[in-house]
Amino acid sequence: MINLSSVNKTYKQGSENYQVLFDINLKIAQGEFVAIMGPSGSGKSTLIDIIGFLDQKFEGKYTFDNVVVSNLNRREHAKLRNRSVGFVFQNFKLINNQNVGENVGLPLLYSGAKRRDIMARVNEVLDQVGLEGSYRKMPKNLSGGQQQRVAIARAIVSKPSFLVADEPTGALDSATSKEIMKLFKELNQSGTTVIMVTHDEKVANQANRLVKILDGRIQSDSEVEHANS
Ligand SMILES: Nc1ncnc2c1ncn2[C@@H]1O[C@H](COP(=O)(O)OP(=O)(O)OP(=O)(O)O)[C@@H](O)[C@H]1O
Repeated sequence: MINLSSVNKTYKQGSENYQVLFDINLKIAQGEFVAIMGPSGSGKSTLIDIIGFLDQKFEGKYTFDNVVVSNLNRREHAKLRNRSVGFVFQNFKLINNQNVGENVGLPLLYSGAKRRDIMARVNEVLDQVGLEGSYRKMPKNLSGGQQQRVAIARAIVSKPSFLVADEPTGALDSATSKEIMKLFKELNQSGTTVIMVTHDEKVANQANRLVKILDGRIQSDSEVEHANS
């Protein structure tokens, strides 16, 4: 599904060039659960911005399904993003003056779906993330873990091809992190591809594959062994 080949990324700062990613070769198949780990500044966000079609300015080749992403114009690139990726962030990024249902339904509203269809689909995904009956609640009245569930519901509402989650448990206590990771695992087991950036080894070890980044390079890429318990 995702195939990055010899990808390099350089930021221009004034007259200086500053290379952040070096020769990235990475294939991710549909259904995988991949954790991307590395120290601060190693290039994780830069990499997932490219993978998630947020950043098109890179060298090398990115093929998604059979589309050469690097050849798309800006509009086609944005269209591919809206159709294919769901994003989950550390700080949830909910709209505080809209209720839970409106937040979750927003991507469907943007894509022109009918109000009645939106409501039905929103209730379906709220059930899926364990927030049944929460349509009319306001985000500020929910716990951090519940707000992240709302954000996950919003990320999956359009049935994207894959989820990109940037430190999704970074703002949560350890018990709540566990619950959120359980939800990601369930989503993955029901077929959603998950690509997750994390600093936390415990979180990374829940994935099925661990890609370690150091100084803009892939340092290791291996399957995660899960102890039988
Ligand atoms: N827009 C930008 N312009 C210039 N340099 C940038 C820009 N964005 C990121 N960088 C630099 O690129 C490097 C990699 O940043 P990136 O955010 O990808 O790292 P990260 O591994 O995600 O870090 P963190 O874990 O702290 O989020 C850093 O040195 C950062 O300062």
